[in-house]
Amino acid sequence: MKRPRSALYVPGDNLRAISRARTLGADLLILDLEDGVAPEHKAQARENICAALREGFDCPVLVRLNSSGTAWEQADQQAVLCEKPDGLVLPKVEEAGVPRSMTLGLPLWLMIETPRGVLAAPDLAAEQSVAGLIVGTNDLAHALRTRPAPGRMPLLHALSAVVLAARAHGKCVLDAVYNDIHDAEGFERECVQGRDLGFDGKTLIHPSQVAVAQRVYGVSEAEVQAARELLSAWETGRAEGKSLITLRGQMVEAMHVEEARAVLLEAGA
Ligand SMILES: CC(C)(COP(=O)(O)OP(=O)(O)OC[C@H]1O[C@@H](n2cnc3c(N)ncnc32)[C@H](O)[C@@H]1OP(=O)(O)O)[C@@H](O)C(=O)NCCC(=O)NCCSC(=O)C[C@H](O)C(=O)O
Ligand SMILES: [Mg+2]
Repeated sequence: MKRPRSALYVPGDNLRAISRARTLGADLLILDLEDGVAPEHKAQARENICAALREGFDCPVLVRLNSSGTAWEQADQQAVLCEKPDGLVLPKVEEAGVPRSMTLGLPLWLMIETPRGVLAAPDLAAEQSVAGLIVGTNDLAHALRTRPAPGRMPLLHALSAVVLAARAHGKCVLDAVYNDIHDAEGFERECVQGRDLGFDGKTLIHPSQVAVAQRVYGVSEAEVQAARELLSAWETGRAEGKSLITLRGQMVEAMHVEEARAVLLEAGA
């Protein structure tokens, strides 16, 4: 699966949203059976998700199950066995050694959203069946008893710890959701911050958030131009026998060249 810049949660009990999700151009959909679905709607949500998976999607689709040990565990697993999604999202994971029965042989995306989960993130990211980590800051902030603060200051340590764990094991890592669907500016600011922190993409809750996440986490034309310029300067420098070069006063080393090549590759340039 390509690095998802945007991953939209879609409540499994909301048929309208499931239908709408097909049209939004998100890189990844997460059909939800967990916190986005009230207990009395879980059975209907499982049925809807089965039917939607049978119909198929144009983009990769994950299903978020209820936690291991809940009353819904067995029924959730049966539901995703009927028509397998591209992976499973397991919420509130806290220790390595995810039970084999939970994996169903599918790639796993583990939600890091408790203090113990953050501390276990390096071991969780190391597991072979794990494709990615997803931060859940609603649960995490609740468990940590932090208060909302500008720039997510109280959560920065945890956010970076999760990125560090994912990167150490070559796994994908997605930032948490932004709850205020009417605050477009705040949302974009948080996307930029997440990208600066090293996240691959952002999880989303509303259609209005898709395009912004795609843009902020995507490769811009300016980045393509800068990458081309850097590669050209590097090749000239190397031809002149230099081990490293400067470009606009900035030192350029081999890893910057690697980054520039990755930018062009991702942009298909
Ligand atoms: C947040 C919402 C409840 C807002 O709903 P609503 O007021 O109905 O939104 P709109 O009227 O603006 O909707 C316009 C149309 O867009 C469709 N829609 C809305 N949301 C989605 C979506 N997520 N995916 C697909 N389509 C969506 C509506 O159906 C309208 O369509 P139409 O009628 O055809 O015009 C709502 O957006 C929502 O439920 N969002 C998802 C919430 C969710 O999934 N929450 C759980 C996951 S986040 C989480 O758990 C965090 C994590 O675990 C943590 O701990 O942090
Ligand atoms: Mg959560």
